[in-house]
Amino acid sequence: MTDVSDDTRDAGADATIRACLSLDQPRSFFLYAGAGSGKTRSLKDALEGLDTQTLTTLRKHSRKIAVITYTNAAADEITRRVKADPVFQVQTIHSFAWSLIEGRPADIRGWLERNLKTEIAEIEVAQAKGKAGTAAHDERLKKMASKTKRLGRLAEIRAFSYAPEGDNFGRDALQHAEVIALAAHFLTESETFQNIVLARYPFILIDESQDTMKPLMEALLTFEARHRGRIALGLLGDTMQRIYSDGLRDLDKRVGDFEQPAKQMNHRSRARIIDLANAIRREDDSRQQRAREDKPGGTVRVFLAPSEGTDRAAFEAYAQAEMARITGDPAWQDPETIKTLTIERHMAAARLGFSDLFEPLSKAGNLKDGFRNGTLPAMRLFTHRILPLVEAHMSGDAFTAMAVLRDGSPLVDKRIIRSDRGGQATGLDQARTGVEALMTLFEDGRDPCCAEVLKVVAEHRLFPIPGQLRHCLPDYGSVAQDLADNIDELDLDTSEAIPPTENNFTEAWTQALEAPFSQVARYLAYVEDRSPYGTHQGVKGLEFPRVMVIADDARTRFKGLASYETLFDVKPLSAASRKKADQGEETTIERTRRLLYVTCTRAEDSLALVLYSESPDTIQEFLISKGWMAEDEVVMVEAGTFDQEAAPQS
Ligand SMILES: Nc1ncnc2c1ncn2[C@@H]1O[C@H](COP(=O)(O)OP(=O)(O)OP(=O)(O)O)[C@@H](O)[C@H]1O
Repeated sequence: MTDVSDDTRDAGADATIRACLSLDQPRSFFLYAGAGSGKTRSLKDALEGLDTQTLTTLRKHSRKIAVITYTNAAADEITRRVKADPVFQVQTIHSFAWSLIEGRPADIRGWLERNLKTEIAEIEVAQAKGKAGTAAHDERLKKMASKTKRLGRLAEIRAFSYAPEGDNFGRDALQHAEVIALAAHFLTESETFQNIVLARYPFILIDESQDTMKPLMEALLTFEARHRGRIALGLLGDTMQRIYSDGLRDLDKRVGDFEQPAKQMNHRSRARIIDLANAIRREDDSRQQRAREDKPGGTVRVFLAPSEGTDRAAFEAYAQAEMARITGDPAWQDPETIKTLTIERHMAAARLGFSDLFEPLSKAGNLKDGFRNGTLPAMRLFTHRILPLVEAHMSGDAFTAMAVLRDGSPLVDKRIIRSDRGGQATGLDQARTGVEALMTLFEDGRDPCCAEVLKVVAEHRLFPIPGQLRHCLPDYGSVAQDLADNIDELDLDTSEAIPPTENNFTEAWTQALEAPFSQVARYLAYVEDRSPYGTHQGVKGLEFPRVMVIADDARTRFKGLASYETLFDVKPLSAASRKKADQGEETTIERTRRLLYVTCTRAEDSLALVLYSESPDTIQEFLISKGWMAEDEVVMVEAGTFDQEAAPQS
């Protein structure tokens, strides 16, 4: 008998996956295993391990292996692993759905027409029942008008547009949910479409499948069942890590006919963290994991404080100092080497100090997605043009400053110079004067507000001003027009097809522009994931040596997201939730428990849970009686120690 080691204990699962990925006899599988069990690693290994003959056959017939990841970062990582071989089509679910439907404008138009008509009819019914004069009534009127307008314009659209990331504006743009619904519709309803997909992809592999949008997952399961034996649908996932309500709740029960390789190891975390994860999970599906022998020990601590009156910054600094002392790991004192997880981004924004920028923009309807993921064009003027220019100047790096201008300023754009709107010297001189004016704002260590910065950039035409910001510049007038003419001519237009009547955008921007410019750099570090902060939801699939999870219901705005107070018995489930639970629907308790499982299992060596509660005693009692924590793992501080008034001003 061969020796079984931690490295090879789950090797059978990988062998099963390899066998499923056969062109002659493709078989679907569901690798359902806990956190850190190496699901993503199995996926990469399976792709790398495909034999040459399979790959040659695929290339010969222009077939591809679809690999769907949850984030772009994960897609990039897998692409790197497979050396960007085009036989692997690695992308997020939205890009994948779009790649399926993109070339079918007539079908899209037909679907949209039917869908819009249905939606309008539904609103009409609701309108007939509702009372006139209410906000809901007015809202419905607006919706009906906009849908009717869109319906009327459908015939004019030759090609639909869609950006899988960020905001989709403009009359030909499709929304995220529409792209998912369209792909799902064609996959189940159109035989031609199904045959195209079968011809193109012998294998469709989906990582983090527990969070794949329900309609598309349902459609893929139906499609797979109809064509079983002709395609392998490979799902990797963990229902305990489903963090969005979009995912198919009972995915594990829907794949009875699939191969179901199992894994028992957790390769990521030290034993104590796995024990906690097992305890949390025991309340759910009772799947348990085993630690690696070479990863014993590990530290877990809970820090409890009253939600009322506690100075968060002081208490969290204390928790970090305690963690450094307990673990003997000084890195706990360095904010850069800890990953702090908050449930909502505004909490991270407050801790990182860019709330003035964050608050107005993250609320503004269609702006918020682009702002939150860093793709909002108007914000990119600050993050990708002005900030690098200012930073380069401050550090005396003339070369980089020039490169930033060459990259984005029409004043030094060769094409403008060629278009005879001024000689090279003039453009460069103008740019120099503009940059000087810009830099005077920062003299003597001043931190100007973004509005001041924008004004100088616009006056000196340093960079094109995106449409949304033009409305915040009352004097922009002729200068803007002149510049916009140039830009349009050069196909550099940065407007986002937003009608000037979008007052709420202008209002949001006007407020945000009051933020000090220094907040732009903090915002950028956050969206580029260079900051020590992340959200519970954003750290899927990732791992960090030291993790600090912050649970702060009192400061959570979207109450439907999670409730630690309910999970820990401080607050009872509402009557409505109990009723839902009786009908088999999931409760806040389950949702919060899953989030806690995901966050705790990101930690490799040590984990601090910082909990703010109306009743810290109740939480302590819960944690100890359930066996989640030992008594000496719960740190309660004396009342008053971290009172907001008592704490020194930061
Ligand atoms: N067989 C193995 N031997 C050693 N290390 C492994 C093995 N499998 C996975 N790992 C390591 O364990 C960690 C977790 O692996 P991976 O991210 O693939 O797990 P996962 O199941 O996708 O995790 P999660 O569901 O929590 O996101 C990674 O650092 C990976 O390199």
